[in-house]
Amino acid sequence: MNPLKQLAETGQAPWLDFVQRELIEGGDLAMMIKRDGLKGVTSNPSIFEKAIAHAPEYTKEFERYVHSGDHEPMAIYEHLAIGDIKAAADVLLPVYHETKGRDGYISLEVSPYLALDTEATVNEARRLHKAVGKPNLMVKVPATNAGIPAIRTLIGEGISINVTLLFAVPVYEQVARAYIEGLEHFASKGGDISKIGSVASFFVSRIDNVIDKQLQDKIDAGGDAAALKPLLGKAAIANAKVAYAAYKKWFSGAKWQALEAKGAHTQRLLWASTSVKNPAYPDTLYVETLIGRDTVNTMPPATMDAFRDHGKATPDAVEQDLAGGIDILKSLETHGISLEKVTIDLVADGVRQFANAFDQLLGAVAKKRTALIDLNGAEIEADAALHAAIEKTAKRWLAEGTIRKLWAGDKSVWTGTDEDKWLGWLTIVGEEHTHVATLERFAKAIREGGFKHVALLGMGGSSLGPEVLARSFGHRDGWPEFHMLDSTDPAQIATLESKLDLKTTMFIVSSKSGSTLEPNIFLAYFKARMIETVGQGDWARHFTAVTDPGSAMEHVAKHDHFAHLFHGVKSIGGRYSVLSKFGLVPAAAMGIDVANFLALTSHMVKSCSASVPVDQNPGAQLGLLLGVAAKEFKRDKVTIIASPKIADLGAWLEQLIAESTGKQGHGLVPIDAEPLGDAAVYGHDRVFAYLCLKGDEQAKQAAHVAALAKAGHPVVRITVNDVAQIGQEFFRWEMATAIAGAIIGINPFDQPDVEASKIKTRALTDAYEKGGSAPHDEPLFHEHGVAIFADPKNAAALGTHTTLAAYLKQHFNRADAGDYIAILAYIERNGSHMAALEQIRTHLRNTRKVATCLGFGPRFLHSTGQAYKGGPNSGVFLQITTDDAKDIPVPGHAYSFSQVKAAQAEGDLSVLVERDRRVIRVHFQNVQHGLEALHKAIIHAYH
Ligand SMILES: O=P(O)(O)OC[C@H]1O[C@](O)(CO)[C@@H](O)[C@@H]1O
Ligand SMILES: O=C[C@H](O)[C@H](O)COP(=O)(O)O
Repeated sequence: MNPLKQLAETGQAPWLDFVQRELIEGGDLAMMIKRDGLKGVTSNPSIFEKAIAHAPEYTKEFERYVHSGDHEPMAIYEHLAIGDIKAAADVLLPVYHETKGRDGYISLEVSPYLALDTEATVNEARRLHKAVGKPNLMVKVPATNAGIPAIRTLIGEGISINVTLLFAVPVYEQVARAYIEGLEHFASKGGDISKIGSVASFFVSRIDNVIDKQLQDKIDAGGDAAALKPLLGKAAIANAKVAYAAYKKWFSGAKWQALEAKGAHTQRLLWASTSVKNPAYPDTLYVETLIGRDTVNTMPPATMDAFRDHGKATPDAVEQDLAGGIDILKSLETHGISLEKVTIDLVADGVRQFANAFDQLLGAVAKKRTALIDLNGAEIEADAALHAAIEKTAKRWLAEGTIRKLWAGDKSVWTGTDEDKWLGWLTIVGEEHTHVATLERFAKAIREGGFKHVALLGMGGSSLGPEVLARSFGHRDGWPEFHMLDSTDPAQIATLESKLDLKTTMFIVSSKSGSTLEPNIFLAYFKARMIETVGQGDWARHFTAVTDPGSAMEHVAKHDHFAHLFHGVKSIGGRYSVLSKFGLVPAAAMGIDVANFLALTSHMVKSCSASVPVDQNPGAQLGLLLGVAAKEFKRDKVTIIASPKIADLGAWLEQLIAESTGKQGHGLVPIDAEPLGDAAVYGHDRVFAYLCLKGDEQAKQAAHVAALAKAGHPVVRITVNDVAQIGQEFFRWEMATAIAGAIIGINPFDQPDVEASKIKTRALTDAYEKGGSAPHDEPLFHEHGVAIFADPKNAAALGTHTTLAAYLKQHFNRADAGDYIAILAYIERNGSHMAALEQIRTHLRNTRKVATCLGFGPRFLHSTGQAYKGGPNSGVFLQITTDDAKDIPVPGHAYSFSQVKAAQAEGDLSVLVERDRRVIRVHFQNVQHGLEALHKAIIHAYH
């Protein structure tokens, strides 16, 4: 007779420690029930890893499921695993019925990531129980300190449990108690306890594996071989014998009989880990020796085959020589081997092993998923040292589950301040999906309302994202033209106004806080202009507000009956807000298909999700590169090279990176729109990010990037498959920045140093309001309408010279390797000014061989300004101010736009000085002449 079948006569149920789709669908499982008397099946994360990651039969369903909607890897795994579990449960159901709920179970393990969290384990077990929805499911819960109370709770709710990772008899006793207490609880609520099944999975071979090694080490070290050798391969079985004796004690006596009378089943011991790990042992060792009444042995296929082939079913084998078993365990202690320590370590090790298997499984699922979806690609090229350092951090992050912690809102990922309150951006894409209809209605109203222009008034995070969308998607036929104002420069305001036909313009005033000075005074100005144009009764029809709930801007919009009012989400900071209404409202007004945009963006969100291990997680990969390169290799200048059609991403990235990381003397300095140069002009302080839109490739850029990589600079090449997938980059970089911030050790969600210059600016504008005037400083030097100003310390560092060129040379010579030069220009941001400053910047870069930045004030104050003031003190700054040819009054205030701009420049400068920055100011009487004179002087200084 088939020895497996004989097990039934001994009172032991053979279960199969294996699941795979083919086994179920191909009929083998049903056949084994018949042929072998198989009575149940167990699975674990390693088993599913082997199945889903490697077996071909999952491919079809995998593809079908991925194409049926956007699912993150955890959901895909669960879909496939639960599919198998349900199918196996159906095959086993007749056994369940025949044995009256004693056997016929299939087990599914809760996520090993939750093994140390009671509440999460309980919730997960409930969820799986419900998702599978079969009476013969056993949810596997580990016998960790956190798991045991979960077991009691779950049994108390009538959920069948397979207790896994059991190694120690004292722990088993706690488990048995938890089971009995759970039953009592369920019975006290009127539950039918006969419907509850439970097994306590005692792991066998793993114990011998560890103890044998310790014994062998002692033998090898010259220990008493005669006494030690006979103990090899004995510990696990001895331990199991003691456990079985404990089982008999727990499930007898009056207390138990009372439960039994209500139909309770004993919680049988299930021998798990029964494949021999040492090939020198008989392959049926952990089956033959452990046969006992009311037990289960779950065998992997090879062990089952071996037992079927040549196993001997000796009844009650496990009860033989209990005293001998106890002696073996005592002997081990005498020889200094602590079974207690071994079993404690094995639990921790078991959790880790299953977590590793889960990581591998989810990694494999993520990889397969990526191949099936439209996801922008990224490739990192770095030298061996940087690579190794990234790997090391990645391993630590994986082992500590840091990505999961990040998604769970654990602020200890960063500085433990209040980062948990600023994580709304993680889930906003899914949430906004549910608001698409509102956005579509808004788009319709804009289109059908006859609006030909949409002008966004806002700063930093409220404006840079919409600008990227407008420039990258381009003007869409039949939709309004998009404009944006983020400057107090009067010429800039006039230029914008000259492009608008106010009668057909919709203004979108965007401010999360609602209290930012600029959008408020832009609103004051254009409201007045609109009233002049369309009259008091009609002006508000031309205004839409996007602001956080409860802000002063919301109050204004409601009070003045703006045409539309949209809310941001308070837990999302400005620079992380582009995928919320702050980006989506302007996007809808421009005619962008918001639903499609969000759907494509969602691919990246899910690719960066908690269930995607670091090595497959695009946000983590980029974040680790940026963080590790800066922290360990002083490569803190993130140089952005973008193909022309998506070039504006650079300005958005600047704010995200600089404002998020540049603080407390640390951080990344973004370098955007710096003209390309030979590899020789770059120092060793850079990381290059090359973002290229498919079809927009430029041979020159590609060759340049290849040369940089060849020269040993770290390069990340990102391919944006289609402009509609630009949202994927928003999310990838948000995640990467948050992760880089964690590595650098700062809070990536605050901007402590922006406020400092706002306070100074406010003091100056308040002085104007009270009828005061600007403070008057004496220049150090002036020449041809260009004057130089510096505070005493910077002035002393410059010395005295006779030409503008000499002053500038002295100043810029202060920039050494690893430093950067930033030009901060409070002038109109237009093509000719940008070109002029670009030439100056390039010349400085080529001659000083340092990274260069260019910011227009006050725009950069809400962006890179944070890093300049709060980041590393490696900047050498040139502030540019100018007399404005024409000024514009701010309605309702005593000051003008020009005065506001001057106050902003002054406030900025004094904070830079306060922070001991190397900074001077040049002031132009006339901007055009001034730029020319500056250019000449720089050329002269460095020829
Ligand atoms: O949307 P708000 O509140 O007007 O803020 C605009 C910008 O100002 C800042 O708060 C910095 O000044 C940025 O973080 C933000 O994007
Ligand atoms: O429930 C079954 C266990 O997860 C399995 O038997 C563990 O076996 P292993 O120690 O061979 O991994």
